Amino acid sequence: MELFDLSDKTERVILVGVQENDGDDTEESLQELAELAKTAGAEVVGTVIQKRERIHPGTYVGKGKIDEIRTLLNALDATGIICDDELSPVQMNHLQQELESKIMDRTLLILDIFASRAVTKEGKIQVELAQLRYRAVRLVGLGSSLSRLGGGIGTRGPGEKKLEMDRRLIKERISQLKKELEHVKKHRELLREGRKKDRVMTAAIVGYTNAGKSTLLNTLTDAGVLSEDKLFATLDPTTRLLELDGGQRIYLTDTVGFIRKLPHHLIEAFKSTLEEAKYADVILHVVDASNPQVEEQMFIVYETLRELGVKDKTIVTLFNKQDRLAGNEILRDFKADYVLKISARTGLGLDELKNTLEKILIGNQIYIERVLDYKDAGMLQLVRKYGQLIEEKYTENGIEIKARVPKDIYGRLGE
Ligand SMILES: Nc1nc2c(ncn2[C@@H]2O[C@H](COP(=O)(O)OP(=O)(O)OP(=O)(O)O)[C@@H](O)[C@H]2O)c(=O)[nH]1
Ligand SMILES: [Mg+2]
Repeated sequence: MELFDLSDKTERVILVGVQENDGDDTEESLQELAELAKTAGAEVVGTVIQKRERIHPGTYVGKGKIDEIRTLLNALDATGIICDDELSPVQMNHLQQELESKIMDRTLLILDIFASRAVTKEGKIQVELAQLRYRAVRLVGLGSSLSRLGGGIGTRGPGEKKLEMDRRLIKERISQLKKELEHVKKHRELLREGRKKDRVMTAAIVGYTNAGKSTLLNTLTDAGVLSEDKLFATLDPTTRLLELDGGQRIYLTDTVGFIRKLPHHLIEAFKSTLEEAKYADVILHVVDASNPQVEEQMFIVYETLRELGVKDKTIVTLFNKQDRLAGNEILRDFKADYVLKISARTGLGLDELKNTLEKILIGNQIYIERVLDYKDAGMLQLVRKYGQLIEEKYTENGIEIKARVPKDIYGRLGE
């Protein structure tokens, strides 16, 4: 079985999906797969959907469909197919034998995009780990054939040089990467603890890929994060401090976007990145309200958050891209504590968002009116540092203050 070296050519791919029951989201999922393929640099020349009760365990699609795909591959001069679900090693092997063309799946495609996006050390380690784990499983069924895979989609990124490695080497590399990842994870934990010590709350900006998360962070804080009309523009979390007009402060963390059928290996490898939401106090859920699939996307975001163990957070849902909406679409989110309409691009609704954040922050603090002894000036420092001093008056009884303080600071102020 020969695999193609496509590094110099544009890949021309046929997308293949299985519709297991009427009215499911196969078509939308394939549209998204087309977006992913384009993002990875391939040209989509055809789409094939098979209706069958369930995915064929041995060949993904049935025998007749395979013949149809073979004919299409020739007729359209296509270089390979991309299946919309993660293929088992057996399915991949059989399809390769039957079609003698390049066989890819949704997971490989997403891994490939992640590989081309990874910039930081942490991002690169995580992608390589996910790629190697994906490959390690497949090497079992494929013998050496996969390791002869040429360029093109599915071979990019940190994993590229490693293709010649046998399973033992892959295993060694995986454990080495895991160790390195432990280090970065510790570093991330330290940063998080530092923020916690400052008693500044954190909001994680989460949402479906391309919803406008980075644009929001940029508009609010001039963060200068790359925002693009591409899937998975952001891989690495960026945190910026947002100072509100009333003097309150909150950290905002932009994170990697979610997508349907997010590969299991990626979730595993990106756990520490994805988990930023778990340690945040507030979730800012950015939704692309102009996307026809908006409700499905919101559902997937909540499913992913649940898988990551993110719960009991204050949720602010932001129906973004209002500037692109023609009518007055009614959008609801029963999971959210606050729902706002915004445009991260034009700034519409962002004042209201800031007010909402202020309200949440104030709700987490305790209002105090005290007279501090002059010898207790240290407490005043504490209030200044971690809370918000609204008023201070120097009288003969002491320093009269009005302030808002975080709960744990309140405990340290005594009676
Ligand atoms: N019209 C309009 N476009 C927007 C708005 N917000 C973001 N966009 C566009 O949507 C695209 C995606 O924006 P990003 O900020 O990169 O989205 P993201 O959620 O960070 O995406 P990933 O990092 O890829 O998950 C970009 O082309 C933005 O310019 C908005 O309010 N209105
Ligand atoms: Mg982004």
